[in-house]
Amino acid sequence: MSSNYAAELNVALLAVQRATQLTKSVFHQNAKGTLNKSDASPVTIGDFGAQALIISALQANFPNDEIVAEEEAKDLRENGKMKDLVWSLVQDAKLSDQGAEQTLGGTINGANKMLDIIDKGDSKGGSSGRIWAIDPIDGTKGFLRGGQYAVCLALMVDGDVKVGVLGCPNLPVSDSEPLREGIGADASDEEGKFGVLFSAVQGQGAQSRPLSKGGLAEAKTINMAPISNVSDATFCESVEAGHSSQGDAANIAQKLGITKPSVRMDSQAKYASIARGAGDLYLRLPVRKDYVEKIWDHAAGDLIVREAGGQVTDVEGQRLNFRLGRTLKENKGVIAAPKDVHSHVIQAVKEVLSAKQ
Ligand SMILES: Nc1ncnc2c1ncn2[C@@H]1O[C@H](COP(=O)(O)OS(=O)(=O)O)[C@@H](OP(=O)(O)O)[C@H]1O
Ligand SMILES: [Mg+2]
Ligand SMILES: [Mg+2]
Ligand SMILES: [Mg+2]
Repeated sequence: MSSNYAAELNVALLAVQRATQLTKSVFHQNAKGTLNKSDASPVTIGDFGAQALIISALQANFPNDEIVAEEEAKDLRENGKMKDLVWSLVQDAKLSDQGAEQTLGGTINGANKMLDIIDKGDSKGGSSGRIWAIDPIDGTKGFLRGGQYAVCLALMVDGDVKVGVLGCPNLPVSDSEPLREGIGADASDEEGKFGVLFSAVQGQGAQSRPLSKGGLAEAKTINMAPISNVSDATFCESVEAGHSSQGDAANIAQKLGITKPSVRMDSQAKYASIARGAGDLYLRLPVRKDYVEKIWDHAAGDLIVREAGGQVTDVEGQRLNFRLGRTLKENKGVIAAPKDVHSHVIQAVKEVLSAKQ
């Protein structure tokens, strides 16, 4: 049976759009209800709420699909006050378009049901069947800082990413705005200048549209910027030095003759930015040997960049392998670049990383 994934794309777009309503309301709130997880990374009421909303929409439409999501409800089960905060956010997050809300399956039936829904994202992942990957807020540290963040959703079928959606509330609507770290915690989005919904379906190209509070806005096709000389490239990297080696990135840039300063940006907004031609390369260079990347941090961005004319691999030039469970355990780092220059970039990456050993 062939599928163009139109229904999956529509549900994914609307689910992410609705979840960004919730994350934006937390973003404009002073208290973000932050907890530290066992790995010392932060999670907020926004992460929990967005995950609940997205899973409930997927369950309403595709009840047999599996789900790999970043968060679990344990901390909320132990903290009634936080549970109530998340529940009230989830009840308030509604798209103004009735048809869209209907598509998403209506409201969740109570706060305890919401916790069970959050815990439905515990699939082990793998290489067979339909599996969704959710990062309810990618770049939580950026989200807390007023930087970039992304609500991320991807559908994998038999280990291949078929549909990818990224909601980026703090990216400018215009593709030609200069790349920047964020909009600042107190910035207003009233004029509709910020907020973009990116998507791709395998074999169908990549698109973007402004985020809306109701139904889906009109989409346009996006492409990576044509680049003839890699020395003219702008590259994106993580803000957190603990997530990607900024020293290695500087050495790779030097080897490639790149003189423009890198743009540091949190989250999969990096993949989205290069896919729309705002920036050219995304370098994520391992800092620690023992860190394994998570599939929800890359699945949507990987497809969107490849469908916009790019190539995405690890630092050794291997494609990201989403078939191995919740992590990318056979890959180290990420190098995303326009197809024509990708092998040239990998060459420089290999030279710099092997010189370190
Ligand atoms: N040590 C280490 N190395 C690499 N990656 C790590 C590491 N620790 C955490 N993470 C994951 O990084 C995700 C955020 O990546 P970013 O590119 O947004 O990093 S940064 O915020 O710009 O620094 C972040 O995703 P979120 O938790 O969804 O924010 C983590 O999954
Ligand atoms: Mg996290
Ligand atoms: Mg993440
Ligand atoms: Mg996250």
